[in-house]
Amino acid sequence: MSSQELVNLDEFEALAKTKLPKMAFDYFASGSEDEYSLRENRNAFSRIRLRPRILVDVSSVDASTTVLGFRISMPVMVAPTAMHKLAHPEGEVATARAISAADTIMILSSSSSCSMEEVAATGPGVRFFQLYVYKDRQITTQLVHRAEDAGYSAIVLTVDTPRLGRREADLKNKFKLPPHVSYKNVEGLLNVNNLEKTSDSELAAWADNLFDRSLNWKDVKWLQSITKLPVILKGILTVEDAILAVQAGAAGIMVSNHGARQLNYVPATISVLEEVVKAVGGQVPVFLDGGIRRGTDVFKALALGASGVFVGRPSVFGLAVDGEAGVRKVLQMFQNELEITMALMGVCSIKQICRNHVQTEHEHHTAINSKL
Ligand SMILES: Cc1cc2nc3c(=O)[nH]c(=O)nc-3n(C[C@H](O)[C@H](O)[C@H](O)COP(=O)(O)O)c2cc1C
Ligand SMILES: CCCCC(=O)C(=O)O
Repeated sequence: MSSQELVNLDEFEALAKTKLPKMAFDYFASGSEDEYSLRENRNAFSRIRLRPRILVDVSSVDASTTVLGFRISMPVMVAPTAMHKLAHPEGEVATARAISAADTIMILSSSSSCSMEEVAATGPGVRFFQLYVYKDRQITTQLVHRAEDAGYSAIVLTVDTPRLGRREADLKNKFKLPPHVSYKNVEGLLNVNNLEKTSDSELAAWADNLFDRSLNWKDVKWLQSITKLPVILKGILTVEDAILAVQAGAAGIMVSNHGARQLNYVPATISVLEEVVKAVGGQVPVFLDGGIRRGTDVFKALALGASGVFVGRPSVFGLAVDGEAGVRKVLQMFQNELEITMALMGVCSIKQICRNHVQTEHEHHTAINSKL
């Protein structure tokens, strides 16, 4: 099958599976342990129903929106995912081109296989830099300053990864990077000669040895003290932490469970979104990632209060299937599905999407019980 024949994002995943070595596909696709949260990220979307309004003039539908002051074509942006050269030889450079052509925002992983400067050199585009804090704070500081110099517009601090979750597929495959793929942003900077073999997955051993497990709320202040860029916190799942994030001066919050690759048995992100949004009370934008595969998923997240969503695996699978063109097609698919959903829901602009457009499972049961 060629990528031209694909009609939905699940088919991209299926085709990517046929194209990639097992070790690479499993790394991209899998979640942690027995993957309860991975299934929930999708299943929870299917339990939310839509409440369309009819006889609205939808001859012109505009999905564009603004995120941190940047005008983008749609509220679908690309989450940071590591090691794109495992998917395609051009790696993040191809991904970046496709994302700027689609006029949306890319978050580059600090564990990318093309350097942040190579990605920036692909041309104009709004890009944020995702940060893992290394024990070596000097290197971490350098990364942040390099991101500023290269024109990145925000720092996205990942807060759910003091250690890597147990990804059993990677353990079984004895995950190892092939010789042509490396941690480009820190190549030659970190001392990686005597890494302790803490895991059968080299990726987990990398994180175990080098990531700073002592990372805590004080470090958010530290990060803000070394950069003028807005700092977004990625990986928040509770009201308690959302409130602390606002108090810490976060410029935005990403409700995320890391694509269900970290702690298993955390809830689906879409199921905690609304309580986080309520607690934050509009002080900063709240974004969501995890399991977004359809225009209807995007719509549901916006109706429950997200200012925008991010997709992780879909763009990687697009890249695996057809390089830059594959990522473009994935993003076009989101745009197209979202615009059709908006038209069928009776809304012409993102601002018109509201809470009454969705019914959660809880509301469905309450409605049934009230009739009994
Ligand atoms: C292959 C892969 C690599 C990832 N690498 C990173 C990373 O380097 N930094 C990070 O903060 N999150 C990383 N994530 C998590 C994503 O940013 C995002 O939270 C998740 O993929 C969203 O779920 P989705 O894949 O269902 O869209 C990664 C996810 C995947 C699937
Ligand atoms: C050490 C790189 C970690 C990448 C990552 O966050 C992931 O695979 O989920």
